[in-house]
Amino acid sequence: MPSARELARDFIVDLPACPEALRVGVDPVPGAPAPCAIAIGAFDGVHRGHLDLLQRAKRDARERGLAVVAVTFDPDPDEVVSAHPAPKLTSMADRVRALASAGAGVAIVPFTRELAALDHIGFFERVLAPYLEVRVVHVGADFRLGAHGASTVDVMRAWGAARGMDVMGHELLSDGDAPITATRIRSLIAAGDVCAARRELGRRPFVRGVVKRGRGQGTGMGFPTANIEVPGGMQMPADGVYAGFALVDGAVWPAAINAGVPPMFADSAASARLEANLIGYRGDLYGKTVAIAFDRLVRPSHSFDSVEELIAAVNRDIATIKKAYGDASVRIA
Ligand SMILES: Cc1cc2nc3c(=O)[nH]c(=O)nc-3n(C[C@H](O)[C@H](O)[C@H](O)COP(=O)(O)O)c2cc1C
Ligand SMILES: Nc1ncnc2c1ncn2[C@@H]1O[C@H](COP(=O)(O)OP(=O)(O)OP(=O)(O)O)[C@@H](O)[C@H]1O
Repeated sequence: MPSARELARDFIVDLPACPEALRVGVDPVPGAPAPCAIAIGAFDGVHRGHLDLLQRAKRDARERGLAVVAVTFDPDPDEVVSAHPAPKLTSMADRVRALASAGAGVAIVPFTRELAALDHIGFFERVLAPYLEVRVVHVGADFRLGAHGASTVDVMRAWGAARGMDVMGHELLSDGDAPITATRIRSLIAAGDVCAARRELGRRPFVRGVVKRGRGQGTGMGFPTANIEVPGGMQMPADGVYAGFALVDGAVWPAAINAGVPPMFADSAASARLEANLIGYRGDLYGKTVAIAFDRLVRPSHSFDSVEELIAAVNRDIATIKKAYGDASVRIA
């Protein structure tokens, strides 16, 4: 099994004690806003590129004696402005925890159509200024703010220069030839390449959901499976059988996972879209929240000529994963 530290990073529970996120426009306006360096973005996934940006902002803030704050939006702007929002890598709560565990303060700006219509001047002067005295802005070089993305790094820099606010547009961190972006990580996960997604995220991709009753046949087949109902709008991996890890009640178990409706039972409405056998776990999981981190794709999920062949294949999957990771849990919380 991976170490407790690595698994805690995978499931974003490696939090040092951190202050509450500031809710811009919701929390009371402070008497004297703190002078700070900020990084701005949706930060879905809080991937290695985002962490690189935050490190740069932190280094700069330290040199200038400023606080560092990640300014993000709730809901994700894509949910408000896009007709077809992309599935997300992280819930808002996980996003905020990952930003905080990277050592940044977090300010959450409610994202509305009105906010989307503002330009950078309205955003900085009307929205942020009552809460934050922004001395430096760190963003990726391609970052654009405001209506029609008109506020580019150059536009913001020219405006900021007259007000003593620096704007730094950083080259995007790349993996190979392409920049690391949430969009690219989503497509790697959607294609089943959870290993490449892990490399770019800096941790294994995971989803979280509540265990619901399925068709109830797994136990009779010799391998009980937890049917996990993941909230809509989250990025799921390509259909297939995966080796991975399951977090439940603060402990992580090795897991044999089927993602997608089982081809053998595709016509049953009760078939789960995500199910996992937690290797070594004994007990009732119904109603519990379980998070599943994907480690690697083992094989495509397919139809067999008989249920006996399906059972034999699943038992082989479980045996392979048990050989690699054992059948004991690691406590992380
Ligand atoms: C590791 C693993 C591999 C699986 N592989 C397949 C597969 O290749 N084809 C398939 O139709 N179902 C596959 N399944 C799903 C099983 O058919 C399913 O778990 C079983 O029918 C019990 O479903 P139930 O819990 O909804 O009753 C797999 C499940 C697991 C845990
Ligand atoms: N690879 C990267 N290296 C450094 N900074 C990055 C990188 N990717 C994004 N950023 C910056 O991080 C902030 C948050 O970015 P954003 O939320 O747009 O992420 P993204 O990964 O580009 O997402 P998407 O693919 O959904 O557009 C922005 O300032 C953005 O420019």
